[in-house]
Amino acid sequence: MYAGVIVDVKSRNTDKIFTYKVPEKMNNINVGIRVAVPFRNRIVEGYVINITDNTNISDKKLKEIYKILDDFSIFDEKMLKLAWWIKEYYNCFFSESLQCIMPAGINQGCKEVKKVRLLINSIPENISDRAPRQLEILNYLLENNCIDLSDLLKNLNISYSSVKALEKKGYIEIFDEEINRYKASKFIKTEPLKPTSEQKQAINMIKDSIDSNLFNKFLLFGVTGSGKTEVYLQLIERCIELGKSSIVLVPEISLTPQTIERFIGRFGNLVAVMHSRLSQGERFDEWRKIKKGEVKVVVGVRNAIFAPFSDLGLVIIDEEHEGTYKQSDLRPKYNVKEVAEKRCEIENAVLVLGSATPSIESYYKAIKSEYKLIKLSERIGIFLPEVDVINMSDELSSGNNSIFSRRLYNEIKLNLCRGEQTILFLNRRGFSSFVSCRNCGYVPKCPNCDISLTFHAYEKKLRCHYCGYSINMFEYCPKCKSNRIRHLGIGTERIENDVKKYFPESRILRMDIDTTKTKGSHERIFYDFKNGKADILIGTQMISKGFDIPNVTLVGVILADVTLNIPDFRSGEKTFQLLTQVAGRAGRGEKAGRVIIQTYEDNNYSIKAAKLQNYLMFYNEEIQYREIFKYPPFTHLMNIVIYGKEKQKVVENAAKIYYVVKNTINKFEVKSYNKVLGPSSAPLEKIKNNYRWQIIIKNEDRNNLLKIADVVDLIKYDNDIKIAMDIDPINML
Ligand SMILES: Nc1ncnc2c1ncn2[C@@H]1O[C@H](COP(=O)(O)OP(=O)(O)OP(=O)(O)O)[C@@H](O)[C@H]1O
Ligand SMILES: [Zn+2]
Ligand SMILES: [Zn+2]
Repeated sequence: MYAGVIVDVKSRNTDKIFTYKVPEKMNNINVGIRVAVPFRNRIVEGYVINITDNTNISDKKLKEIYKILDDFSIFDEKMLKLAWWIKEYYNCFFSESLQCIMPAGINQGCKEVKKVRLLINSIPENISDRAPRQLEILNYLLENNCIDLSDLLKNLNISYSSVKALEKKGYIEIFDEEINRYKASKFIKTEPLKPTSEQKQAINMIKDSIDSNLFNKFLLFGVTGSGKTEVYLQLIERCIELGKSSIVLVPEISLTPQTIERFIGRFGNLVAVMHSRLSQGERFDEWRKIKKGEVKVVVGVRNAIFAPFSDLGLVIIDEEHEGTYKQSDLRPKYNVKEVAEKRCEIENAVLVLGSATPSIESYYKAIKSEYKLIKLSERIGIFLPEVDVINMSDELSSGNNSIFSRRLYNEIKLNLCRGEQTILFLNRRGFSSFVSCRNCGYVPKCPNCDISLTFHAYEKKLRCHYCGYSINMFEYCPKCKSNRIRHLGIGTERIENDVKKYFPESRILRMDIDTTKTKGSHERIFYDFKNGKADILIGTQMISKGFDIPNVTLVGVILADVTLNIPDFRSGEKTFQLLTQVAGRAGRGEKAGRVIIQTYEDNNYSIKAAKLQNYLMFYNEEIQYREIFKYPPFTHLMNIVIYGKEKQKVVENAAKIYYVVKNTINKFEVKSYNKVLGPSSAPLEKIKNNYRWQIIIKNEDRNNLLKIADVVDLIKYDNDIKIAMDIDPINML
């Protein structure tokens, strides 16, 4: 007997099936079993992907499998098919795509997970020179705060002794993981609600496909508060009746105790939850439960799509427009919407994408009948809030220099008097700023790409991060000749400062990356605000979702332009989605809600549509613009990032790749629309001492991009140069 094995060695020339002899005593071996095999003078881990009786390789050349590692198989033929597809579609190694379906923590067995926690707030001064490893650990923990010991050892490639040394000094603590709080708490059982007629229609349509085992795809387009979750719950219930399993995907920030309660409240211990706060051991336990068929529903983030159900009936992707559904940081750079679609196809399951603000791509597919479109247009029990847009250049010309318009100022005052709560939102993200004219609101944009130019202080230039176009920074506005040019760099901290100044009597909370570093701080701020311990909550996009607080009657968007002008062709879409989501936080109780959006660009269609909370109005504008500038869904993009420590080398290698890419495209027989932009410095030009340049390729045919990726993979680069390719990127920074 012979086994085809994929070895866990990530390189191009080991990315193939190796054949091994199966020793007599291992005749219970199967597809999906994890094995240890001899490979180039060492023992490596591998995965069996086929078993045969014959091979045309001579027996003498073949080595024997060394050991079977688990007493169960990790994947079945269907999952294997999915892994194949991921490998091909995202141009990754087979071992990488198999890694996706591998349960986390498999090497640890169950339970007994050691964690490491930081006990200090900053790096002690006496540590730096003598112990670089210890310093590295402390820095890492400053960023991550509390993580699995095994992850720490693996990620930093360090020894246990350096961790132990830090514990002795009292800087960190090694402890046993507490039990998962979601499991620990009790939930009140809920019963299905009587569906509204809209909900009933949606449920019936989708149920038909579930009942008849048909692979079908639905886009559930339902305004905020229209009862999408209740639709999901009743569909899952149907699956359970039929003996089928369901997967529900939610974005990380929506996976709050409130969300989890809704699923566990209905289905109790038939539900498993998968989120990043679980320890490796706990994740493995959940995986085993799913594998054994003890649960029927998985609620989780992106990678829950790989839950090892053998009887999958339904996949739900809530808030389908969220960027976190794409794995942008790790290989394979998969989009879980596509993976889910493939998995449903393989398993004859039903896919439901839900959103109040569908992504342009998904809505386009719905219009082209690739998805069946189902609408829920009525809110249940509450009204949409009233939205007003304030033009900030009018404020300025009336002599108001503050970050609050007179209107917003008055409304905040009013809320403080009435004892009602206010949310102030600003999506300030940490990268180099764009400039705008304070007088007329003019923001310089690239004539080729129609995205805003980014200011580079050291060369005093404004650059396009797609194509490299640049102009000199100006002193006077090219449009109105005013000299009041400003750099938009205000953040949430500045707002907190100003709120204190203008409203000294108010109690303030702030929620952003800086205030939520420690474990549990996110929940603490949320519950403090919910329980009325503050009047004003200031925050970034973290507060745009899942906040259902009846006493919040006012939402102020400090400056919508921040999102509007990030250098990304999706900035208009992101702005509309964010504004609609934050607006949805106001007036969820009995009292009506008001939303005030401050901007210099009150004529922008994203803002106009957000004011009217009219998705279709936004979509109809945006889709035209996508077509004219040839952006998705009309083309596919590929982002190639070239990075390394030496700027000169990065630039040279980027030029080399550009040349090869151009040549490859010229050789394509069938000509489709294509464009190669760059090489130019990436919007985040330098990360961790690496200079980053990028080339963006647009093509109508995704297969062409795969071909280009193959060619780029073969180029010989200078030693310290690295390449990261992303097809259909969501994040282009
Ligand atoms: N058929 C129904 N009868 C009565 N109340 C309902 C019904 N369906 C949903 N609700 C209630 O309406 C509220 C909004 O529903 P739900 O949270 O499911 O909406 P949603 O579309 O998922 O909202 P969002 O997109 O804002 O998260 C909830 O409090 C829910 O309990
Ligand atoms: Zn450009
Ligand atoms: Zn101007």
